[in-house]
Amino acid sequence: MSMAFSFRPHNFEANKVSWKQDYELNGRRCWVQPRRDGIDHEIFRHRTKWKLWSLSLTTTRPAPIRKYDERTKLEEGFVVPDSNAFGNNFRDYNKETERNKAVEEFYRTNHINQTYEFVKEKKEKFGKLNRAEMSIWECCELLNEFVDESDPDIDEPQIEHLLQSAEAIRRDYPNQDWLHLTALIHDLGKILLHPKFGGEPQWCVVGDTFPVGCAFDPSIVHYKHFKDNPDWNHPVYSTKLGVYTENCGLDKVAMSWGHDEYMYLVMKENKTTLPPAALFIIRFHSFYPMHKNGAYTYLLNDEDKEMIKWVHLFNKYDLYSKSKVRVDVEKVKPYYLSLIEKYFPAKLKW
Ligand SMILES: O[C@H]1[C@H](O)[C@@H](O)[C@H](O)[C@@H](O)[C@H]1O
Ligand SMILES: [Fe+2]
Ligand SMILES: [Fe+2]
Repeated sequence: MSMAFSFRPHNFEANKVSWKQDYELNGRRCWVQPRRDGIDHEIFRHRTKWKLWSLSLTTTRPAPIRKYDERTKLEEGFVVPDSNAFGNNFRDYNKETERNKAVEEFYRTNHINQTYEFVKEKKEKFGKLNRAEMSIWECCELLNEFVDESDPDIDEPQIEHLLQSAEAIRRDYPNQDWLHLTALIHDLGKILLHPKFGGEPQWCVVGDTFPVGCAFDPSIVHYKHFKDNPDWNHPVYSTKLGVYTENCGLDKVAMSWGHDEYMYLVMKENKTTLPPAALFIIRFHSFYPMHKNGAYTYLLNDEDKEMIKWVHLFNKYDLYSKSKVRVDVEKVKPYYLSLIEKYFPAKLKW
C-alpha cells in the first residue's frame, strides 16, 4: 500500500513514521501513529485531501487535540459527515424506508399520549428517585442493551452513541472536561426503558420533546398525529400560550415526558457540580422544535436565550457523531471515570 502523505504537521520531522492502517472513522479509513510524546496522530482522508488530528485517549496525557488541513494550513473542528450510517440525510423523517415506518409509528403513539396530565403524573412518579442506587458508569453499562426506536440515524446500542458523542466533543474542546461528561451522560435518562424502572415504553422515553399545556407547533416531527391527542381540542391547552405567560422561561414549562427531563431531575437532586449550562443542555437537547426550528420563542426568557448557544454547540456532536464505528470502551473508560468522580457522588439515586 502506498503511504504517500502530502501534509507536513508540526514536528513532522521528529517523528520517523511507519504508518499503520488502524480503523474506520465515520466511514473513512484512518491511520494512527502513536508517538513517543504521548500524542497520537490520526490521519484520514476527507473528500480530496488528507487531514490530520492529534488525539490523546488517556487521562495521564494532556490533550492538545487539533485537526490539520494541509491545503488551508488551518486547524479545524469536527467534520460534519455528509450522510448518516445508512447513507441518508440526518433527521430525514420523510424518506420511505423500513426504519422510518417504525419511527413514524413511534411518533404517532408519542403524540397521542403525551398530554399535560400525563406529564404531571410521570414527573411526580419518577421524580421520587426511589427506584435504584447506582453510579453514572453503571447506568452507562445498563444502557448497552437498548436501541432507540425514534432515531432514523443510528441503530447501535445507546452506550455507543454516548461514547461517540463524548469523544467527538472532546476532540474539539479538549480542555472543557464538563462538556465531555455532559455528552457522556446526556441520554442516560433512557434508563427508564430498563425493567428496573418498570420498563417504560419507548414513546415516553425517547424522541424529540415539545411543551405540553399549550398548542403543539407544526414544526414538530410528524405533527399530524397530534389531532388524536386529548389536549388537541382542550380550551386552554390548545391555545398559543396555554397555561403559560409570555416569556415565562422554560423552567416553568412542562415538556413532554422523556429522558431529558428525567436525567435533569437525577442530576439536580443528586447535586452534580456540573455547571448550569450542562443541566440546560441535558434538559433541552431533544427540544428540536425550539433549538432547530426556532419555535416557541414566546416561552423563552432572557436566560434561556443566552443558554441556547450551548445546546447548539452540543447538538452538532449529539447528532452528527452517530456512526457505525465503535469506540473502544475499555480504552476510554478510565478518563470518563475520573470525570464522573469529579462531578458526581459515587452512587446516585435514580
Ligand atoms: O430520536 C432521537 C433520540 O431519541 C435522542 O436521544 C433525542 O435526544 C432526539 O431528540 C431524538 O430525535
Ligand atoms: Fe437524547
Ligand atoms: Fe443523544
